[in-house]
Amino acid sequence: MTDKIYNIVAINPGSTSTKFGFYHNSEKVFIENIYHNKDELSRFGSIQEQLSYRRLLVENRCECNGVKLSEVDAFVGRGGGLLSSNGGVYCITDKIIYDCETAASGVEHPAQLASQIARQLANKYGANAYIVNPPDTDEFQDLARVTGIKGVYRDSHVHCLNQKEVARRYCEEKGLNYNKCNFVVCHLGGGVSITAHREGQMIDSNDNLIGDGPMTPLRAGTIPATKLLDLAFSGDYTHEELEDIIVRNSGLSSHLGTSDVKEIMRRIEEENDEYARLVLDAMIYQFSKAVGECACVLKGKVDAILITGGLARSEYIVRSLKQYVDWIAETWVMPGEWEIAALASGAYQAMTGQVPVLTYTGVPVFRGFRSLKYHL
Ligand SMILES: Nc1ncnc2c1ncn2[C@@H]1O[C@H](COP(=O)(O)OP(=O)(O)OP(=O)(O)O)[C@@H](O)[C@H]1O
Ligand SMILES: CCCC(=O)O
Repeated sequence: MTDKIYNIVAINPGSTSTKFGFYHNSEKVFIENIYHNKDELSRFGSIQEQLSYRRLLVENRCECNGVKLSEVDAFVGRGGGLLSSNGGVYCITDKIIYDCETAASGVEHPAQLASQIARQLANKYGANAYIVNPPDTDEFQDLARVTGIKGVYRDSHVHCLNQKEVARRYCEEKGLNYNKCNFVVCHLGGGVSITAHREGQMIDSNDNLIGDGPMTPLRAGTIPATKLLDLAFSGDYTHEELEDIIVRNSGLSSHLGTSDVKEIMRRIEEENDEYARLVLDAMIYQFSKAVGECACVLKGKVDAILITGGLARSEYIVRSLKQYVDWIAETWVMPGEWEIAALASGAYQAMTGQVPVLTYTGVPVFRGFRSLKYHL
């Protein structure tokens, strides 16, 4: 390792904000979160059309904060829009840019702008360009993919960047090797992914984006299939409306009219709101069932249960969840999300040779089971 200090700009565009951070090696210099109101973004016809706007924002705000862009060693973005790939640090190639521009994953999300912004800035200022553990990461074992209907498979939609960073930090603190440990990592935020990590691979998880697993402050989680069919064919909803409910407008918000857990706790504590308590407790109960599933997937060999995300700031949620699961393994709580730090740290580790720099192939990691003997 050298004494060189690497200057790193990490970029994470979200639905309502563009977050970016400036790092020396993996030490934060600053993080800035630029909020976009609806009107600001609604003048763009598509997410892709927001590219120049968001890139200029990052560039200008970096300069305003005193970052000498010509001295930046790496621009690193979150990724997104890609075909499924293994976790890790990837150099941003033309293939990545093409797949992001065309949202090859089939899901349009502002995250797909991250690699494009990173690459444009890296080209302009002569730096490296990376993405780290993109949301398109798929490390599922085959067993996790099969459903009860042939041809319908489960996909990996995990808060991979944050989950792997939390696991990495736990290992750093305890002197462990992530690739030799088993964890259940619970990302508890507006969306929830509860994931079995086996020796460095995220082998199974719920898929909250398609209505699978626990309900969340905003999402439905698993709904009994034929009851969902009844809703779908009731004539009361279009396909888009029902999808919007499942992914963005259900969970705590459906029951209680708010997804704000602090407000829900206020109702419980100050107004003795019994229904609010029932619904909040049910959500935590569902989290615990998902942890139990992961523990079984790991055959009981769980080194720790790591709890992160905005909901991990709630003492009530953490305490209640621990009561269900702490017989399985030690629990470790790291509230909030660590995505910008994870990006910077990934770029730093790549530039210092601590992790390999991977090349995105554009060949999805899962292509069905046709190659298996006796598959009809
Ligand atoms: N201090 C707190 N106490 C209780 N609940 C909190 C606290 N801070 C945040 N939350 C709750 O955490 C949830 C939001 O979590 P988070 O900010 O991780 O979500 P997000 O970033 O919007 O979504 P995602 O995590 O899926 O990317 C909300 O329900 C919010 O009320
Ligand atoms: C990759 C993000 C997963 C989610 O939002 O549920």
